[in-house]
Amino acid sequence: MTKKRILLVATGGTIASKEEGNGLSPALSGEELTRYVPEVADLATLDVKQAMNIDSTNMRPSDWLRVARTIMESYDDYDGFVVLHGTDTMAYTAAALSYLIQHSPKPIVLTGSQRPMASAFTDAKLNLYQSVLYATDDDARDVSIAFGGIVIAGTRARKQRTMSFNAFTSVNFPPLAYIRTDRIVRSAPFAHARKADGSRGHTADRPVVYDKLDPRVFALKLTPGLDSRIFSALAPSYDAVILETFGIGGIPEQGETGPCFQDAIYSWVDSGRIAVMTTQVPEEGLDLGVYEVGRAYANHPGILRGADMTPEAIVAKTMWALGQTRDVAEVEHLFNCEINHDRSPFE
Ligand SMILES: NC(=O)C[C@H](N)C(=O)O
Repeated sequence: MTKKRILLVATGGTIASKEEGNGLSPALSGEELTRYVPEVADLATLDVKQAMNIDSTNMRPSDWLRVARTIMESYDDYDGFVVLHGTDTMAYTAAALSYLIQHSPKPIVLTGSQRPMASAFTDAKLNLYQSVLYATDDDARDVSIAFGGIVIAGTRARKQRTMSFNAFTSVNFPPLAYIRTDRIVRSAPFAHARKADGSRGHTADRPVVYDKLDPRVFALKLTPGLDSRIFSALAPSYDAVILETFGIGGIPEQGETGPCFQDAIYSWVDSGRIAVMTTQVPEEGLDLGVYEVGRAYANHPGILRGADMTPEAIVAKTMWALGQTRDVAEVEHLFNCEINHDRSPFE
């Protein structure tokens, strides 16, 4: 049987890093990284492209577009893609790629490591090997993260641990698969996410691709006493605020000073901007209808509900939706579509 063709897109991260006197920083190229794991040659025919070589702390939305373009330029020439990436912002990039390259019949798998490839106790070798393995799997598709033996939908990952090898968890959604050494164990035969028109599945042989993002999105975490005039301070620089509310969706009436939050938030959205409500609680998501301190925001134009999406997915999806249109109703429609398993349909 002929081997599948996989394109490795290297972007840097700890996996590529070396200590050269100033702290770890990316130094190895993607080509060099593959030489540490010659076993991948048994799995696939591999080509490498170096999109950038940076700590993922320095990744910006323009870099997400660059990674997406690198994949799409070669889409027809390969059966799957593995993106080597720093772990710190991998969940953002995986979410962004999920919105930029939708309904991909070919898998786009992100991985990286907690320890550098050249370190004696690295997790990089197995992560690289298992990501290539997953990218060659006939049932793999869309954007995912394969890391520490689990495969997570690209919109559902969160970096949960700063040091341990099981750095990522799948938030509010089961992992797509586990990988035991070289065996893929699917946790369930997933029905694939709905398209914007409500239909299911991957009937097309090409994905639906987007090439624009609006980076003017601010994530604001409520803290007790926060001054609601923060909204007018943000207005000149931002088109959307993602508000991390308390609990299942609590927004205080008043800060220690300043006008009431409802006035501040209503005038934010009534000026054509977007507010997305989410929760600062890590699991189970938002329901604005439950408490009096949330209900006033449940059905106001321009106020979107993040449901059980991750904060990373909400940031990327808001940038993507605002990149496509400035019409508030259309932004709302795009935001509410389920894409790559990003939100549960219970709202
Ligand atoms: N483990 C890592 O890759 C962390 C690194 N600072 C990065 O995100 O690029």
